[in-house]
Amino acid sequence: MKVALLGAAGGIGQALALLLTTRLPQDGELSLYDIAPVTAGIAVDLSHIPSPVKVRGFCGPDASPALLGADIVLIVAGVARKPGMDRADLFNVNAGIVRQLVGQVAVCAPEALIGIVTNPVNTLVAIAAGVLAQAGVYQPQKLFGITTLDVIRANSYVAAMKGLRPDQIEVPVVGGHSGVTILPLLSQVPGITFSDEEVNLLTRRIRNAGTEVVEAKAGAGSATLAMGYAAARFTLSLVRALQGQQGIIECAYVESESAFSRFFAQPLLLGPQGVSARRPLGILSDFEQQALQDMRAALNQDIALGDQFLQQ
Ligand SMILES: NC(=O)C1=CN([C@@H]2O[C@H](COP(=O)(O)OP(=O)(O)OC[C@H]3O[C@@H](n4cnc5c(N)ncnc54)[C@H](O)[C@@H]3O)[C@@H](O)[C@H]2O)C=CC1
Ligand SMILES: O=C([O-])CC(=O)C(=O)O
Repeated sequence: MKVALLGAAGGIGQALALLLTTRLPQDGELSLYDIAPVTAGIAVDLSHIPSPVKVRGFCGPDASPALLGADIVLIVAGVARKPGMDRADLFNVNAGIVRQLVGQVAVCAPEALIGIVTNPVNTLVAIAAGVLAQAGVYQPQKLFGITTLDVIRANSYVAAMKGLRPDQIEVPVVGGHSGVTILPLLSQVPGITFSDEEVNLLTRRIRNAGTEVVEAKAGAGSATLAMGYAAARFTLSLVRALQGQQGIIECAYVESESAFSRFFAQPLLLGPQGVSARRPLGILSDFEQQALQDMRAALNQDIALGDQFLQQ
């Protein structure tokens, strides 16, 4: 099982590489790639951990050697926010990076499952889909925008509010990964009820969580450690699904089957080919139904921006 991590020398990349080195299966291979020359050193550093996972580092302008034979490709390369910026402000730099990297994935690992972490996720997944389609290798069930950070934040906040264990709570978070497009489905958390005020408070906090970290880090970047944890959780779910384990469900931002928007984050049943089924959203509260309608224009605008970029 080979995982290629692109952008491996960054804040998320290093945290994620550490977790995958210790948690991938016995036959695991972790291939680290970044334009930063330190990447080879990061691989040497990780190779001293007593883990059966083989870690190799690659740098320079060409990601191909890192990608060959990859079953899963994770893209965390790109710039992060500073206070006062929106995720959309990262588009100008990160769209080009993702286009270039996904172009290489299309050639070197066209069958791989691809997870995009780089922001703005809502737009960059649309760009990745377009690049893969232009190369004739787009398989919608294999391309994911990773939104697991929203889910683990929701789990942590709900647990703190209700005095419960966070590892026993699972909040589905649907829509996209920015502002009003982030919608936690609090009405669907088994065994827990929320007042209207609690729903408002939690929804606002989950939507604003990224900014909370950006402001707390005061110019030194955005979430890296919790994101590393979230991406590791999602990657290990993909690994288990590739190995044939049944019943694995994760929320992620994928090509949708509805006319609501072309891409949408929702609970997915994972299988050896990636998405094996999109789970229905189920019964929504009035608040959630309204929030869903309220996000539609923003989500479609984000997706359209990706399409426009590819036409330039
Ligand atoms: N989806 C999500 O929930 C989240 C997404 N993010 C996003 O993840 C991205 C990375 O964040 P950090 O790791 O904090 O940033 P960082 O600046 O610490 O690391 C980015 C890495 O990307 C590398 N890089 C840049 N261009 C590259 C290229 N063409 N090929 C290979 N590597 C390249 C850089 O050398 C650097 O090592 C940002 O866009 C950030 O907004 C961050 C947190 C949560
Ligand atoms: O807010 C950011 O820029 C990074 C991110 O996506 C998050 O922490 O959710």
